[in-house]
Amino acid sequence: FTELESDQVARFQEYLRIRTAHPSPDYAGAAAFLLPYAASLGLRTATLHFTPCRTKPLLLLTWPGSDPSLPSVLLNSHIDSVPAEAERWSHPPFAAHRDPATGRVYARGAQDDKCLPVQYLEAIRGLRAAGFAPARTVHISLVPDEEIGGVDGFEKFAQSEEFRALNVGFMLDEGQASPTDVFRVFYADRLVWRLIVKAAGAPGHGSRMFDGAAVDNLMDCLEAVAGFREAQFGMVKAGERGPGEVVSVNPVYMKAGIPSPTGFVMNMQPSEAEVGFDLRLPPTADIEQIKRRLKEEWAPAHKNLTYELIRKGPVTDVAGRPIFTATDESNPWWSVFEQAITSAGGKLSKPEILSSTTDSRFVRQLGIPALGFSPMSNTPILLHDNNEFLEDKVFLRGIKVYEHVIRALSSFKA
Ligand SMILES: CSCC[C@H](NC=O)C(=O)O
Ligand SMILES: [Zn+2]
Ligand SMILES: [Zn+2]
Repeated sequence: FTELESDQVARFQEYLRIRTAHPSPDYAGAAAFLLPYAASLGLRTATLHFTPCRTKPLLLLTWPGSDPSLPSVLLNSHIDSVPAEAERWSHPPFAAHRDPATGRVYARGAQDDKCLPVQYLEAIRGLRAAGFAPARTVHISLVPDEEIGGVDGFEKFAQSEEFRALNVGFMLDEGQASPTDVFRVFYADRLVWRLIVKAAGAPGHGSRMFDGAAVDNLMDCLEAVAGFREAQFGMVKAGERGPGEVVSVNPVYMKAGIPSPTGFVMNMQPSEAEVGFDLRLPPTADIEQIKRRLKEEWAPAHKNLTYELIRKGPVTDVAGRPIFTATDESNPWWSVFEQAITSAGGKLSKPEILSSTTDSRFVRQLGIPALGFSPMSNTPILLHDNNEFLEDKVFLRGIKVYEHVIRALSSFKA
């Protein structure tokens, strides 16, 4: 590695060592790292707050373009991470240990998505050093709370006067690692719903066999859902659909039983039981059809089942259309992006729907095009997993890719 490259990896490690994992992300620590870093590159910096407590800063870094009348380019990244079960990791999740044999940097957030701001900033360093000056203004947003739904983060930001004033024409946000040597790109996120099913039933002695116990009723629900899930998953396994192109419904918690000082009472059948599902739909899926299925097959009232279906985030854009970004001639940003990847010597996969959900949806909802992209090829998908890592060479290549991408997007004249 050159001295610059070693420094770049070191800066990545330094950011990873700041504990921005939930449930108590160190946003102040992240700001204390990122703001002076951006300022040292000559970027303008600002800190926005969308909560009265002011403990969830949203950082805005700006590289002014020569033609401020053109819509700007926004590069987004969330500051927060999901928690890590340290005991189950081979290296401590906040040490950002670099394995000298493989170059892997192990840390929570290495892929999701703390590589991004360092890559954005180092790409800007490279472009400045090459004497490049953008026509369009380039903004970087570093936002809190993506992992918990973005309510006090991008959701409020997207609705703010400050966001409107940025006049964003196009946004790049996080994507996902690619196990092959093509880069993946995402034009939509799935829609998130929470489904809670509650069963009521007759209580009784643990030894008695009878129909209509609460857990028995809940098991009918789980079985019906499992059948649907198998069918959807089957299409993914068969390669007929991508993981973002089906409906997923996964049980994430179950609640039942009568607590006792040592655990649960073992010889009583409870009169209530509950299960929560994470439910995700492709942007064009028909929620009415799911609602019918829920009422008739998954949680029918005659089995003493009741349910709550809670929508998380928007389902249509401001024009009432499904939320996705076009990846054809109708979206000139798409071809600019695609060509930039080619000029960087990279190959792009067929655009996909992301199976999880990102802050991009709040921007697409406004009718502004946004793509999910994290330049991590030949990398196993480890977001939210144990031993999350990113190889130093892959990280450094990403900086070069962003140099091409930022150059192209910020020069693009419609
Ligand atoms: C309710 S929005 C949740 C957003 C979250 N994002 C990353 O994991 C997700 O579960 O996909
Ligand atoms: Zn993420
Ligand atoms: Zn995540």
